[in-house]
Formats: sequence, structure tokens, C-alpha cells
Amino acid sequence: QLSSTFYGDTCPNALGTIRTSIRSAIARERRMAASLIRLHFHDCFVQGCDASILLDNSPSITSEKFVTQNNNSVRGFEVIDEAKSAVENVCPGVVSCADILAVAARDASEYVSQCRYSPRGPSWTVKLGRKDSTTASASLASRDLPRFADGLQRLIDLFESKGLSERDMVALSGSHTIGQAQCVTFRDRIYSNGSDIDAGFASTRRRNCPATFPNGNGNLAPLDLVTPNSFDNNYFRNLLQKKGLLQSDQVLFSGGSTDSIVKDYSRNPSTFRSDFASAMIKMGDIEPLTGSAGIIRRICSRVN
Ligand code: HEM
Ligand SMILES: [Ca+2]
Ligand SMILES: [Ca+2]
Repeated sequence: QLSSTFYGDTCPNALGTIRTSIRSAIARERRMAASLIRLHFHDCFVQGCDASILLDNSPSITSEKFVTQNNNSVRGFEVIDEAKSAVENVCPGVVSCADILAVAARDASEYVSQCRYSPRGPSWTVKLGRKDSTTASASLASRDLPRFADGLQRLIDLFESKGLSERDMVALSGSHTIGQAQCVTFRDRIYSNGSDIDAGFASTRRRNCPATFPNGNGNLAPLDLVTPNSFDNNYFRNLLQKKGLLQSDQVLFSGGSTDSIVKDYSRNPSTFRSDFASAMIKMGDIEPLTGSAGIIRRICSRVN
């Protein structure tokens, strides 16, 4: 029931307004492109793409923002709030926060890099018409969002439970071709002395990520060591060299069923780009509230 022309009559300038707002946020801080893509993902995996992730704690809401996978980690809330208020100025009460998240993720991918020589990310036509939830669920967030220490089968099962295939999962994980992770998420891996990590890479990463918890927990490293600001297929090339930053990255290429997909994407950037776009559309279709289900929040962080 979602449709790319949903606001064609009721708010013809919605998409342009969102785009302007997202573009200026990414111009201010380039990492924001990565953060916005991730925010849409963490919304869709919990109760579907219903903007549940944006709700703050209140007597009737247990916010998703503070579960382990989100706390001090997901970012971009202010940027979505800005886009929302820009849209409210042109069409009050019409455009959902859930749709703004979906459009922001697409716009972010499109504008990933401001460098002339870096490939921009893929683009796709966003389907619209999602409504916003009146609830959030910390317990579902905790259950349904993947964790950096998850093994391959666990990741496959989680994505499958959302209707996404192994191929979708590998393509979507390719978002880790941009963005940053905190030391606390990759410490175990770089100090593991295991055989599934390149020794030189591990030693480089140890320099800015002290061995002892919680020292340096928040120190950042790029998820893609080669081209952290370009939306290319280098992420997959890193995995072939055992230079995935997170354990959940490296398990995609560690002798299991997804190895062949990683190899395919490492050789064929255009296959990766088009599969990524299709998988983002599929992810945006997860359990939307439509029609009379759900509401249009006026302020994304609370139920009207
Ligand atoms: C397959 C399971 C996945 C796991 C376990 C995972 C885990 C993580 C972790 C631990 C971080 C670093 C967070 C931090 O240190 O604060 C991260 C960052 C990121 N993730 Fe994932 N992720 C997964 C899949 C995805 C998917 C499907 C997408 C998007 C469609 C995505 C997009 C991103 C982006 C763009 C960043 C960088 C964010 C930034 O710099 O603000 N991830 N992920
Ligand atoms: Ca949600
Ligand atoms: Ca890259």
C-alpha cells in the first residue's frame, strides 16, 4: 500500500524540503550520512518502519534509545527533528516521521560524499505512506537489533525474521563502507589474537583502542579502513583480507554460506550498488502502519 506518490497532492514539496534539510546536515558533518542510514535500519527492525526509535521515555513509552545496541551510539535525532519541522512549516500534520526517516536514509546515501572523486552512494525511489506508532518497545529493540558479537547464523535468522534474505543482509551490511564504530564494539576482536583478523590491521587498531575496558571505549575507528567516506565496495574487499572491523562484519566471510556473496560484491561494485538499493527498499517495507493504523506525530520524539 506504500506508494512513491503518496504526498503528491497533500504535500508536493515534502521530498524537496526533506532533501534540502538532510543535505545541509551532511554538509555540516559528513558522518551524518552514515548515521541517518543506520537510524532507518534501527527503526525498521523494531516493530517495523514506524519511527518508534524516535520516541523519548514517558510514562507510557519505554524508549528504544537506551538499549545496548542504540545507547550512546545511534545518532541523527536532531537532524530528523529539523527536517520534520521544515516539513511541518509547509504541510502541517501530513508527513510522518517514519517516512522522513526513510527519505533521509535515501538522501543520505545519495549525498554521502562531497569529494569529487568519491563515488556517491546508490539512490532509489522511496515508497511513502507509513504512519507513526504510538508505542515503542525497548524489549523488542533489545531482542531484534543485531549485536557486534553475533555469529553468522544468528544474523541470518534475525534478518530472515524480518523477511530479508542472506543476500539482502550482506548487501545492507555494505553500509559499513562508511561510518565509524567505537572501540568498545571491536576491542575483543582486535585483542583476540585469532586467525580471522589480519595481524597488521589488528595492531593498527590497538593503537587507538586500549585493551582494558572501559579505557578509550568511545574512541572511533572507520568501519572501512580504506575509503571511510566513499560508498564503494571496499568494505567487501576488506573482508577478503580479514580486515573487517566488527566480528559481525568478518563472519560474513569466514567459510560460511555468505562467502560467495561477499566475493561477488568485492568483484562487482555495480551489483553491490543495485542490490543495496533493492534491499533498502525491502527494509523500508517492513511492517509499516498504513491507512487508519498509527498517527502523524507533530513532534517526532513524542506521541501528540
Ligand atoms: C548485520 C548486522 C549489523 C551489526 C551487528 C551492526 C553493528 C554496528 C555497530 C556495532 C556499529 C558501530 C556503532 C558504534 O560504535 O556506536 C555500526 C555502525 C553502523 N552501521 Fe551497522 N550493523 C549491522 C548492520 C547494519 C545495516 C543493515 C545497516 C544499514 C542498512 C548498518 C549501518 C551502519 C552504519 C551506516 C554505521 C555507522 C554509523 C555512524 O557512523 O554513525 N549496519 N553497526
Ligand atoms: Ca520501529
Ligand atoms: Ca568505503
